[in-house]
Parts: sequence; structure tokens; C-alpha cells
Amino acid sequence: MKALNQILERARRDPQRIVLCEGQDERVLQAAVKAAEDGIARILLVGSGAAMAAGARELGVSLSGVELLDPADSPLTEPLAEALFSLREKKGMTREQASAAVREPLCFANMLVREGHADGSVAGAVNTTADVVRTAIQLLGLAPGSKLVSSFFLMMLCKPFHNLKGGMIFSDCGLVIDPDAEQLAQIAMAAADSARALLDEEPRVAMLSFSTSGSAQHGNVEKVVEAAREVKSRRPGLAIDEDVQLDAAIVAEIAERKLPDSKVRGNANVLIFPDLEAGNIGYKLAERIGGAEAIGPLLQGLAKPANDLSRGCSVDDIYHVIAVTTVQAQSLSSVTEA
Ligand SMILES: CC(C)(COP(=O)(O)OP(=O)(O)OC[C@H]1O[C@@H](n2cnc3c(N)ncnc32)[C@H](O)[C@@H]1OP(=O)(O)O)[C@@H](O)C(=O)NCCC(=O)NCCS
Ligand SMILES: CC(=O)OP(=O)(O)O
Repeated sequence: MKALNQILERARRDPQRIVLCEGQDERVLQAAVKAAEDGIARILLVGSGAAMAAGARELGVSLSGVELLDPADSPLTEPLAEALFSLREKKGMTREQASAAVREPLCFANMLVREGHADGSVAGAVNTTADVVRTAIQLLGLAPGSKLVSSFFLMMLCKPFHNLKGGMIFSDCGLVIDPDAEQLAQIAMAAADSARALLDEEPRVAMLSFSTSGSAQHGNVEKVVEAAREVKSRRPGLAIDEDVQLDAAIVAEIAERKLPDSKVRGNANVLIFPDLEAGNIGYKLAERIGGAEAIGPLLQGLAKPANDLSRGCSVDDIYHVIAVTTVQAQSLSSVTEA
């Protein structure tokens, strides 16, 4: 739990304003109250004030430590609608459409982040990943230098039966469905940066495939090799194995047998999946059969932090994503201040 405790401690040192827009869901309400009480974030809850108050009464929790914002009567609604109109007018959005859209909690929450009223958003306990991510991409945009938004999970392995212990990054398990080689290279570089930011370790990247060092020939393998070579040319110092099977990526003895000149030596902490089918199935296997804690999907490549959840998430999952969002927002504010 070291990596997770470090993230929680970092969040507590400088809690950021994190907005949640699914306060009608009791898991979200519980996580919001716990996050505010523990001081890992300053929580803004967006939704129907009456529904959130009723939910809190039913759960027996107090919302006194969180800020409630109802798009139906908030003084921010009209200015946010105007800002949304300016942003999306060139994409064909009318003023009336902007005014209606901003009354949707997901849109309102991301506009709060865009306009500087909040430092990051978390949604996805109720909304689908596609809706959460599309809204974040459209309203927050890309980070400088980034060409692609992708996602990763922070996978925590801390059960007594886990041979490997600590945090790992799995990417992309939630967003880019069928990346080409260039996109896969972008995903790998962003995931390496995410590992550095959140694991406090140097990244050791495995470009996963059903082939290890050319043991199988197929277009899918060639894509992974091309992506890995692209990463190597752009990040010459990065420890990365191209076309490597999962066993050789994480088991030292198997790496020695299958890939003797490995840079990662069976000790990968960043697993890059070749496409979303492999990634989404892979992380759910590790979580549901392997007993790993899956925090995410966390987004990388956005101008400001916005993170997603699986609709199957627990209160703890939401709480942990709030903490990560605070840490991501801290990094951004320190870059802005520098
Ligand atoms: C994220 C996702 C919704 C975007 O696809 P989409 O809705 O077809 O998006 P569109 O192609 O209409 O693009 C919407 C906007 O986002 C941009 N965009 C889409 N994907 C992007 C990406 N990965 N990075 C950067 N920009 C992206 C487009 O340029 C477009 O911008 P615009 O509206 O300003 O022109 C899609 O990739 C998706 O459904 N992914 C899978 C999500 C999922 O179901 N995961 C499984 C559970 S976790
Ligand atoms: C990440 C993911 O798979 O999300 P969901 O379970 O909500 O589809």
C-alpha cells in the first residue's frame, strides 16, 4: 500500500477543488463526504440540491463539508453557458444548445474546471466512459505537446498472495479502441510519464503482445514493434521491451529464458496493451480474479485533470480517484506557478 499511502499523503498536504457530478449515486455521496472529512480534496458536488440532500439524509451523512452546486439555480450557469457557446460555436453549437447542455451536471462540472472554478473532475460511476471522456476532451482540450488523450489504471497489488507488490500502470484499458503504431507510442510515453508522477519510480515499460522478440509474425505484432521503436527513438533513456508477452514482462526467470537481452528483465511496472480489447479485459481480470485494486480509468494528455470511474466502482475506488485527481491538479498548479 506504500504507493497508495504516498498519494493520499500528497493529496492531504495540498487539497485541491475536485468536482463530482453524480451526487445522486450513494457511493459518490459517501466518497465525497469521506474525501472532504479526510482533507484529500475540497469537494464540489453538482446536481439537484434536493436529490443530494435527500440522499444524504437516507445515508445519515452530513453534506456540511462539501459545496453543493445545482445547475438549475446556480449563478454560474449563465456565464458557463456563454463560455461553452464561445468554445463550441465553431463546431456548430448554438447559444440555446449551450444553455441546455450546461444544465447537464457532467457538462457543468467540466466547465467549472475549464473556467477555473474547480481544479479537476471525477465522473463515471453513473455516466459511461465514452460520455465522460468525450465531454472532458471537448471541454478541457489537450495538454500542450499532447496529440492524444488516453487512459491508464493505477493497479495496486497489496494482498498477501501477490508475488509482485506495489503499484503498476496499465494502459490503455479504457479509451483508445484500436490505436495505430503512432498512437500506441503516444500511449506508452504518456503512461511512462504517469508512472513517474504517481509511482515515484522510474518507468520500466513492456509493450505487450502474444509474441516475445519476434517469436510470432503477424501485423498486430509489427504494430507493437513499430510503436516501441518510435518510443525508443524519442525517449532513448527509457527502459522498454518491444513485443513482449505478459509472463516475460513480469517474471524475471521467464524474461531470462525468452528475452535474455531485456531492458526490463521481467520487472515491468508499466504494461502497454496493444488495443482496448486486450486492455479492458486485462485490467478486469487482474482486478476481479487477481485481487488487484484498480484505480481509474485515469486520463492522460488532457489540459486539466478529469478522471473516469468504472460503473462497477466502490466507495473506496471513488475516494482513491479523488486523491489521484488532487495530486494531478497539484502538479499542474506547480507547473503554472513555476
Ligand atoms: C472516447 C470516445 C468516446 C471518443 O470517440 P467519439 O465519441 O467517437 O469521438 P468523436 O470521434 O466524435 O470525437 C469527439 C471529439 O473528441 C476528439 N477525440 C476523440 N478521441 C480523442 C482522443 N483519444 N484524443 C484526443 N481527442 C480525441 C475528436 O477530435 C472530437 O473533437 P471535436 O468534437 O472537438 O471535433 C471513443 O474513443 C470511445 O468510445 N472509446 C471507448 C470508451 C469505452 O467504451 N471504454 C470501455 C469502458 S472503459
Ligand atoms: C473502465 C470500464 O470498463 O468502465 P465501465 O466498467 O464503466 O464500462
